[in-house]
Amino acid sequence: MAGHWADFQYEIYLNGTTGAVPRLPTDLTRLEEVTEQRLGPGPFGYVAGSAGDGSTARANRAALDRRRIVPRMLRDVHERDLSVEVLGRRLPAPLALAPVGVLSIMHPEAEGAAARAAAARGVPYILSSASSTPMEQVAEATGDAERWFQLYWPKDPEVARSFLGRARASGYSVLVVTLDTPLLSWRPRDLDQAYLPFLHGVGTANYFTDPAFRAGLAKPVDEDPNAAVMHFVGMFADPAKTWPDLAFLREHWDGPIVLKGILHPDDARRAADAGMDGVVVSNHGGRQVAGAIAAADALPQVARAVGDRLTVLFDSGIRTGADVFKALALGARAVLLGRPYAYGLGLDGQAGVDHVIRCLLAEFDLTLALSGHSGPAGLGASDLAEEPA
Ligand SMILES: Cc1cc2nc3c(=O)[nH]c(=O)nc-3n(C[C@H](O)[C@H](O)[C@H](O)COP(=O)(O)O)c2cc1C
Ligand SMILES: O=C(O)C(=O)c1ccccc1
Repeated sequence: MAGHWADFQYEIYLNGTTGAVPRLPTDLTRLEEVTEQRLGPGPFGYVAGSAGDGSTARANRAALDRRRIVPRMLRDVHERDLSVEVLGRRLPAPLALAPVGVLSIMHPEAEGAAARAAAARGVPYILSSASSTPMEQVAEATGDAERWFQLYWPKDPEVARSFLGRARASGYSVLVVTLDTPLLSWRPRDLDQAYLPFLHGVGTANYFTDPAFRAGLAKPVDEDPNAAVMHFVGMFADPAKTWPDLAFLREHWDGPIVLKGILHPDDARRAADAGMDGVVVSNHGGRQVAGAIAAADALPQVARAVGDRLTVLFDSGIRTGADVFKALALGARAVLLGRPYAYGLGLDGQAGVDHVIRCLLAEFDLTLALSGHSGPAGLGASDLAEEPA
C-alpha cells in the first residue's frame, strides 16, 4: 500500500497552510453533537438513539474506555501495514461499514454515497436489507468494490430466497445475517416523538422492488402504499426462527455467512456447528436489549470459544482509533463502524463518510505505531490493562 493511513494527519496540516481546516471534527466522538445541531430531531433521534434507558449504549463505551493500551517502545514501527485477511479476502484495514438502514433520513444520496466512500478506500460496505436504495442500484454505483449484504431474514421464504439471489447476482460476496432484531426493541426516543422511518416509506426499497414480496400484496405498491408498508412491517423479521433454520441459508448461499448479534460463547459455538463462517460480536450499538452485556465485555469469551473456527468481527461503540486497537487486542479480526459514518453522511454526504473513514484509520495507524506495533497481527491481551469497573 502506498503511504500510511496516518498521512492524512499531514495532509490536514498542509491544507492549513492555505487557511483550510477540516469541515467536520477530527475527534469522531464529537460528530453526534454536531449532527444534533444540524439535523431534524426525528432522524437524529432515530440514529443516535438506543434501547430503553440507553444503558447498553453507555456500557459499550465504558467497556472500551475501561481498557487501556500499554504502549511498547523501540520496536521499529517506521513501515506499517494495516491490512488483514477476512473471510478469504485481503482488506486494506480491519474495518467495514456496518449495515445501517434507512440512510435517506440522513442524506438524499443515502446508501449510494456511503458505499461509494467505502469503495474509494477499499473498505467493505455492508448494505442493509432495510436500505433506502435497492441493492442493484448500490451495486451499480460501486462497480467491483467489496460489497456484503445484510439479511433481515424475512418471514416469507420466497422473499428470503429472492433477496439471496438478487444479492448474489449483483455482486455481494458475504452474507451477514442479523439475529438480534427479530422484533424492534422499546426505543423511548423514537416513541416519544412517534417517529419510525418505515412508516414514512423509508427503508423498504429492497422489498418494494422484489417480485416475491410484491406477489404477496393484494394491490400494487403505488395503488396502496400503506398496505405495502404494513406488509413489510409484518414480514421483515421472524421471531419464530431457531438454529436448525440456518440450514436454509447455508443451502441458498454459497459464499461466506456471518451471524451478526452474537454475545454468548455457546451461541458462537452453535454458529460454528451450523457451518457458518463468522460472527459479529455486537449488541446492535445498544439498540436492542437495554441492560445487555457490553459488546467489548462479550468479545474475549467469544473469541476464546471460536476464534480458531470462525472469523470473529466486532461492533458497538467504536468511535476512535484506540477503540479499533482495543477490539483487535480483545480478539476481533476486524470491526464494523455504525453511527459515526451515518453522522458523516448526514453532515457532508460522501465526503463526510470519507472523512470519517480516514480519521478513524489515521488515528488507528498512529495508535499502533505509538504503541509499538507495525500492524494488526500480534495484538493481544498483553497490550491492554483493565481498570476496575
Ligand atoms: C440508524 C441505524 C440503523 C441500523 N440498521 C441496521 C440494519 O439495517 N441492519 C443491521 O444489521 N444493523 C443495523 N444497525 C446496527 C449497526 O449495524 C451496528 O450494529 C451498530 O450501529 C454498531 O454500533 P455503533 O453505532 O456504536 O458503531 C443500525 C444502526 C443504526 C444506528
Ligand atoms: O434501527 C435499527 O437498529 C435497525 O436495525 C433497523 C431495523 C429495521 C429497519 C431499519 C433499521
